[in-house]
Amino acid sequence: MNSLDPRSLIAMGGLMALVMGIVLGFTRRYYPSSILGLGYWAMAPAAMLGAAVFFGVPAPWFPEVWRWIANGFILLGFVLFHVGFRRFYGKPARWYRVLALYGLTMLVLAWYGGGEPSYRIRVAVVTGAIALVHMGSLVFLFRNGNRNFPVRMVQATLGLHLAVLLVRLQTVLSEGDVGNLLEASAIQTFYLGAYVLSGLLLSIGALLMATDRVRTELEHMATHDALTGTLNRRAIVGFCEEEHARSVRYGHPFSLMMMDLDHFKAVNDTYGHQHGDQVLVHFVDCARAALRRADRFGRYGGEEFLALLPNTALDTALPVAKRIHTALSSGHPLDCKVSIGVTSWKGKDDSLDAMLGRADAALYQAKAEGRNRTCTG
Ligand SMILES: Nc1nc2c(ncn2[C@@H]2O[C@H](COP(=O)(O)OP(=O)(O)OP(=O)(O)O)[C@@H](O)[C@H]2O)c(=O)[nH]1
Repeated sequence: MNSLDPRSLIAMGGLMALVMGIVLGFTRRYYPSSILGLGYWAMAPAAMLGAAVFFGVPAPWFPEVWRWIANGFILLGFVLFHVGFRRFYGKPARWYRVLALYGLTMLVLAWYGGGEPSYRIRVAVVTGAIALVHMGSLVFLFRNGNRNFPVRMVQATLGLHLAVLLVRLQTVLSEGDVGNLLEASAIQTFYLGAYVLSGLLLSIGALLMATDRVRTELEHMATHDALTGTLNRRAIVGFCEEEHARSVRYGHPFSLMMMDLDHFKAVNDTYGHQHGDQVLVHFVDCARAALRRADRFGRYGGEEFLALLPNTALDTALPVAKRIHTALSSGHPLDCKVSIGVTSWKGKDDSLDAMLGRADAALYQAKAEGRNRTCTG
């Protein structure tokens, strides 16, 4: 491997950190406040920029005895990434652990940097501390992280950098002379390059994690009802279309269940709209508990809901409707009554529109017959 001029590499790393810090800073500003951790991720490259300044700017501006401060900034950068990962997944930062590790490392660095200079001990301490932080981040992400590309990318970056750090630590501990990072040797270029690249890849990974979270949130908003958390009309009808197409292809039966709360206007008029909202949420909880795992459930209109029961013929759908009526008469203060219209697919010539029409007609038959019952169509 050809060695690069270390100061150019440090300057390049500093520039990348500056750019990524700005990008993550703006991301924090413009992304929804529900995306946690972005502030820490934006500060991480800023700390790395600090490291580049203390490392790369030569004496007399930044004298040799200040180099340990650069080590402190490098560690701080990785600590901030770690805290960002924890906050991103809604976990507390656990500051006491972070500050204990950071404070202790800084004390040792200050002692062997400024007080009794020993480059070897400084390298060993800072390398060991970063390795510990990376291990903490890796374990945390394996336990709490999604399995999507951004998280995998961050894990791979942490894993590879950890391997490099462990090799370096082993070298430092077993060999007397570790060489200076500012030497233009192939191995020092490799260590420096690994650090610069991991800082860049972690910043990009963090940015992708945040973007993926925004996409997921938007997708959820586009397909779910804000009040009850069920699928919205477009989404439930979309699932019905898919199921209908599957049935036409494979001949499996499926059923639809149209539900409408009884005398809901009176509930609103008597107890207020807010109480009405709570009744809707309670209804959804009860209906969900009565439906099966494979069933889909969505809000079709104001107080009208639609359930899709895949692989279910009419005689199997009816007990499910009965369970919903039973769940709503448990004595809970928000219990309500519901009328249900059920229909099943009748074969290849039966369209989804026709099924929805039959479910609706059956629902209105249930209303006409006195409500709080199920009719079939
Ligand atoms: N609280 C609340 N009320 C809603 C919501 N969406 C629709 N509504 C109300 O639901 C009521 C529906 O009234 P109607 O269509 O007359 O039906 P109903 O009173 O349930 O009578 P039947 O269906 O014939 O038993 C209206 O008063 C709507 O304002 C909502 O999100 N929250």
